[in-house]
Amino acid sequence: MAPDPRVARAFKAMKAIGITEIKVKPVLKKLLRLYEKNWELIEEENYRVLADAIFDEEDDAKVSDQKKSKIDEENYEEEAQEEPLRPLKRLRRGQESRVPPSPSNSSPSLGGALLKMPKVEDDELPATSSQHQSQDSVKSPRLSAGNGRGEIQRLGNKGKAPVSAHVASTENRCIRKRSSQALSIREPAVESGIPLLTKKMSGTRALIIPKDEPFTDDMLIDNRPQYEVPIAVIHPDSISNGVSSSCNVSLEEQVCEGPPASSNLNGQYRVDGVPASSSERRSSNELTIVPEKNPSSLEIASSPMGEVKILLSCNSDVGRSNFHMPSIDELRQSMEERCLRSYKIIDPSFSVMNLLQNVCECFLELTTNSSCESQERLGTVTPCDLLTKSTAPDALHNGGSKGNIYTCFADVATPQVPRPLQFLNGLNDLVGTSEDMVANGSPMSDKGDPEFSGSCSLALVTQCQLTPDDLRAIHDVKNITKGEERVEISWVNEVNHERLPTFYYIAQNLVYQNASVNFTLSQIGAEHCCSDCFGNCLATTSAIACACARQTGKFVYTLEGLLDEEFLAECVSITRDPQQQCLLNCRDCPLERSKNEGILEPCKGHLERSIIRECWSKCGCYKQCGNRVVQRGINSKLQVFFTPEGKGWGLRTLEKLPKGAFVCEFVGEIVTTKELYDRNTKKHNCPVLLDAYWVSKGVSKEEEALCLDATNFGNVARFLNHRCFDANLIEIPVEIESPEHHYYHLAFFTTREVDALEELTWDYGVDFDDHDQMSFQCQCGSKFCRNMKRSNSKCFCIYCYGT
Ligand SMILES: C[S@@+](CC[C@H](N)C(=O)[O-])C[C@H]1O[C@@H](n2cnc3c(N)ncnc32)[C@H](O)[C@@H]1O
Repeated sequence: MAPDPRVARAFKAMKAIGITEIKVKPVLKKLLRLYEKNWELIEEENYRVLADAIFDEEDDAKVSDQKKSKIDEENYEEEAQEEPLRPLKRLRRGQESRVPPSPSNSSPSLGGALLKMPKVEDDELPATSSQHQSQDSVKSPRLSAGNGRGEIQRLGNKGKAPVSAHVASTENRCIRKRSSQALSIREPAVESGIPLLTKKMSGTRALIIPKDEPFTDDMLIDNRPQYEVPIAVIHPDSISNGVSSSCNVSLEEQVCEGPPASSNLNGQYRVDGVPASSSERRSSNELTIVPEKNPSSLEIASSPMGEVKILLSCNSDVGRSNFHMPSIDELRQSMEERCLRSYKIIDPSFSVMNLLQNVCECFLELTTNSSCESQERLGTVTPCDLLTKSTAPDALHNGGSKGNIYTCFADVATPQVPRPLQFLNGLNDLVGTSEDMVANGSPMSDKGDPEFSGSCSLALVTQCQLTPDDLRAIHDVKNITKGEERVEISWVNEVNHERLPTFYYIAQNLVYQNASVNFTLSQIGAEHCCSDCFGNCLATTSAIACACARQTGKFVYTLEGLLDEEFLAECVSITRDPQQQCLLNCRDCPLERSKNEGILEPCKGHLERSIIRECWSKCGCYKQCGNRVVQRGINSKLQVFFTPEGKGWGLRTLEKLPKGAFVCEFVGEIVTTKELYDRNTKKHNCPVLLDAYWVSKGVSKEEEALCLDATNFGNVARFLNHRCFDANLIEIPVEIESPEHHYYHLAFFTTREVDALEELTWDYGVDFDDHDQMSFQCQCGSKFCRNMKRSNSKCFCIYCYGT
């Protein structure tokens, strides 16, 4: 029978390169079986597949049967574990000339030596030995039984061509070696249609890495001069942060040009630093992540455009491993070394800290110069504030070892006119910085954009100069309450550079020393609490039934938590209407006693007041009971601000308040009247006398004549300014925990609806005719101002008390 013309042509082609028919025939048979008689695949590229298969057969034959069978056995075991299939072909050194590449079909990456991968079954290809790969292996792309047109393709289900076990072990060695040098290497992604090798490699046959040759960083870097990524370290943590997709450390940039081949989870190292299995690695083609002792990392990368990126990241998660947490000095030194090495900076005195410092100083200088003139012209504080530096420039030249804090607040979106540079001196200036920041950008500000829009500031603060007071002051800007209240209360100064006076914020009165204030449960008898009540007294109990309401004859709060209109009107009337005011005189006035140091003067009279009694812990109702308003604390949005009328600091509401709303309590140190006078009263501007019961109870014990002094310890009420007659707040005594009438709370309620941003005021009851007493010129602005009219109305404040 005449031979098949295609067979004849195959014999002829092989003969042309010196291979006899005898050798061709069995191999051709195998290939036909493998390719399912797809002649085109065999014929392509001048029968290259056939030629290579024959060479493989020859190679295998040279190996002794005994040795071969032993090695084969081992490799089969290994491969069986790692990969079900092996690649059919790899390029062999010195044999390329025997199979001239077909120009039309050659791969740009392999210089025409690309081979196709037929379907491979282990039993059909025993001759493809791994020992050949070990000696002459080429890290070959996976081959495809596809079109074979020089494209690298993944094989179909039956013809998959994973990287050989040998290649995997080579990679393992490389990774191990590189681990010690903290350099990450990315394996090229093997994707359909993506050339694998670098441009530099095109034109060469392939990258050949002998099995036992050490794989060093130098080798890799030498092979890739066109990429300017000198140093990069990526740590396991950076994977989880998504940093690993960076191309900084890739040594095969053609992969980087495209999107990452896989997610971080498929990286070659697991997050725990354990090398992933070879199959995991091959499927990921992602960065190799190298665990290092130091959890912090420095990345330096440059682009061909000359851009340089320096990323220093410190991992504080030291508890997770035994990582050594570097000091700032260590990191600085490391950065400097790397900069010197990578960027060939010759100056041995080069310092990263100096570099950063210079940048900061340049910024300061430039901004200062450009802003001085405009500032003088404007003569006002602009929303763009501020540039401050805590120390003279010399103080910055400490090499960073003292731990400078460089803080930059910048919003370039809004064009602003910066203020001149200020040099801070200690706490005051520092607080001023905070103040200005708030004044010019606080969300609470009523002047500008509430979203900190005007901020364009740089604050340089030397950490070693910060005292606890400094830190507190900075912290207080947004919330002076230190978390003592349910709400935050900020402060702002849009008028000048005065800072909030230093004081301790307390939300509850505190006994200073001698004041007799006992909250013991045993003191509070059943008659003073509503133990039979349940839930919300206002909703479930009549005022008569609730012991706490019995005193007033009714509940003074509404279900909405506001003061009962009638009760409020009564309180306002007693305070404002001289006709309604009832002054009661004590026989032995504790105040007069304290004032005159034993020389008793006649009591000048105390105002009779209405009192609120709230339910408390010994009552059967809940904390949410409607008869517990003051004890639940401040619930409105308030802000301390600097008043423009010359009253100093004041308090305002940031939201509309309804009439009869509780605003705040006057909180301070509970001191006896004697203690207060011993403190030199005139210097204190925030005392309140708790005298509501003096007449009726005949207070005579010195330790029971109490005042509240908010000068050093107080709450937000210490900023409430005085307004003659028509103040929008009224103070009402409130009994909560103690039935002992010499101590009670003093709570402020709105006398009318108050608009947002309106200042909150109360009538101190001051008599401005008495120059001996309260010594301020009233700036309340009320048309009923007593200071202006020099009215004869009496003042009942602690200073002048009815004189
Ligand atoms: C309880 S403090 C109020 C907070 C005070 N403005 C501050 O800056 O700390 C009382 C002091 O505020 C000032 N003040 C209060 N009301 C004022 C008013 N109507 N006019 C002028 N000064 C006032 C007086 O100096 C007074 O001694």
